[in-house]
Amino acid sequence: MGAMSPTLAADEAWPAALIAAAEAPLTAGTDRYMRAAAHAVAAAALHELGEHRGGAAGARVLALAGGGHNGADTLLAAAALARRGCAVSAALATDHPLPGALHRARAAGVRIADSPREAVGGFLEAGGDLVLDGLTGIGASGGLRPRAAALIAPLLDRTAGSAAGARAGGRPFRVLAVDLPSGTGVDDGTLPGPVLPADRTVTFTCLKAALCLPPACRLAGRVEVVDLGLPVPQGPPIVVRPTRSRPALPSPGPEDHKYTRGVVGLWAGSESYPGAGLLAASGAARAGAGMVRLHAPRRVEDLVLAARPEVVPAPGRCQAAVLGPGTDPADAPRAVELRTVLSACLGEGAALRAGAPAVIDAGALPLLADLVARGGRCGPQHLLTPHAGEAAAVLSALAGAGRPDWDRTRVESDPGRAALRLSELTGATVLLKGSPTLIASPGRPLCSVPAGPGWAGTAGSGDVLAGILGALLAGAAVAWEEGDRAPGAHEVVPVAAAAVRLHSRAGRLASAQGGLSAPIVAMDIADAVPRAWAALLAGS
Ligand SMILES: NC(=O)C1=CN([C@@H]2O[C@H](COP(=O)(O)OP(=O)(O)OC[C@H]3O[C@@H](n4cnc5c(N)ncnc54)[C@H](O)[C@@H]3O)[C@@H](O)[C@H]2O)[C@@H](O)CC1
Ligand SMILES: Nc1ncnc2c1ncn2[C@@H]1O[C@H](COP(=O)(O)OP(=O)(O)O)[C@@H](O)[C@H]1O
Repeated sequence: MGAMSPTLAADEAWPAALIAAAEAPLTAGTDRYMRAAAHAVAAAALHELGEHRGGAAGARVLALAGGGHNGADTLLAAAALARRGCAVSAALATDHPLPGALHRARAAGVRIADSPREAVGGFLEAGGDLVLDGLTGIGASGGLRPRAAALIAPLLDRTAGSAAGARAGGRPFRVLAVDLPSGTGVDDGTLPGPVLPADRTVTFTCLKAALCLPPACRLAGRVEVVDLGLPVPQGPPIVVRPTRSRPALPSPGPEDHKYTRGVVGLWAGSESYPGAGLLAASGAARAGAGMVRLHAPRRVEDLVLAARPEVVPAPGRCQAAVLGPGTDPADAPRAVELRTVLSACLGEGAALRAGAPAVIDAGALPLLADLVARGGRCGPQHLLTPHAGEAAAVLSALAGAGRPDWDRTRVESDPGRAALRLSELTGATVLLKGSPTLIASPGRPLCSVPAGPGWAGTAGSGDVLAGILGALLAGAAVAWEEGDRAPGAHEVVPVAAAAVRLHSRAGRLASAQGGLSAPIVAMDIADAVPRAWAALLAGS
């Protein structure tokens, strides 16, 4: 182990097996790291208790502990809290807790319950303040076993929502998860069984996939990654979550003009959904497109030009196409037009530069399966932007009749897998919308980008995102064209991630009202993009 090996990766997750293998040479035969982990958990617990009830003295704490090191961390944290004056009970889900940790907890005054289930009941009856969830950590597989599940069941009953859709908040106690909420799919973010939603998670060394991939990550609360001095695994992560790095946003200089900034060709809007044309055009214009060329029915053109006179309703060269926001799949001539442009982007026609970058959204997505079945293949510069229902429809269409099906529920319960599969089948970069939004590209780690507030999930919000994506892709494509080359996934994913971050931040800024969050409409998001741009550039 070199002296310079990193010991903290706050934006990246590796598989549990690699994390365990990287730690093993250092953790064997010492409890030093467990004590450091417990110290961090206790500090976070004290912070939660301070927020929840103004202090730790006399607070009622329930420690749920399993038989692994995660349970041992939790028992040691329980001991630290008992020493700070908390009334701490421990409910064990095992007959074999790590003996050293159990002994230290008992010695510090932690009550080890003879009947763990009664201890949980007693905590609830007494109006307990804080639960430490240390049932399982990265050593777990599958859903919680019955003994552990029985301990969280009464606590779940006091948590808003159904077991699968349960959310922290609105309950009389706080939950602090140790390393990850027990029962989550450690490496895939699925929910194989019940999980107690956490208000906060203290995790060690690096993120875990369960903390970045939905649906599990929505049950983690605020996530804090703590440096224990243990090495980060080597090799590529499985998930990256870009939140701190400054995104790659262009900054035009004196030599730039509208063509060097990138022209977006926009095929959006229809008689049925005219507003989508305006929202996508606004997203593109606000996100710095040098020019937006609109291809749309007359009604849409009129609407767009009345609000955005800078949009050009004439054909011409463009660096990136945005296809499908608000287009009507039932409009046959329009479908032919979209198919022609899409084929050109996939390298089969002359309407657009072969292999040109494209955002393939909404009404353009149903055209894809047929093109792929005829031998068409996307590249990483082709961005599919489905929501869960659209992803299910495209996956099913690609699988063909009579093959195992994806439906919306399956995509929502394992969106990481769905995005990767769609990317494998098409060769495209897949941006699966939702909170968080996932970006999958062949041969790359999944990228998980936090979405804006729930208010950003409003009609037309995705149209604005498609426009933003088009502008950033067109800007980047100027350099790719100059080099006469198709970009690699490693170049496209950061552009897509930057667009999602802009959209999320714009949604957050637009909905912020005096420290609280209020309803917004999609155009508010487009209007807030310049402020979001400045905030991201400033690194705030
Ligand atoms: N090794 C060390 O010194 C360190 C370990 N750390 C902690 O240790 C954890 C990993 O420890 P372990 O490898 O012991 O693994 P865990 O503590 O995650 O889990 C293994 C235990 O859980 C049980 N288990 C597995 N699947 C289960 C399920 N579905 N339902 C109920 N119980 C289940 C196993 O029988 C075993 O008792 C990390 O998550 C982290 O919290 C950290 O403290 C860093 C230092
Ligand atoms: N709960 C949520 N929190 C934050 N953003 C969300 C949420 N739900 C959806 N979004 C975002 O809102 C947008 C909705 O896009 P989409 O479903 O295509 O809607 P539309 O077709 O009406 O534009 C996406 O960017 C998505 O990530």
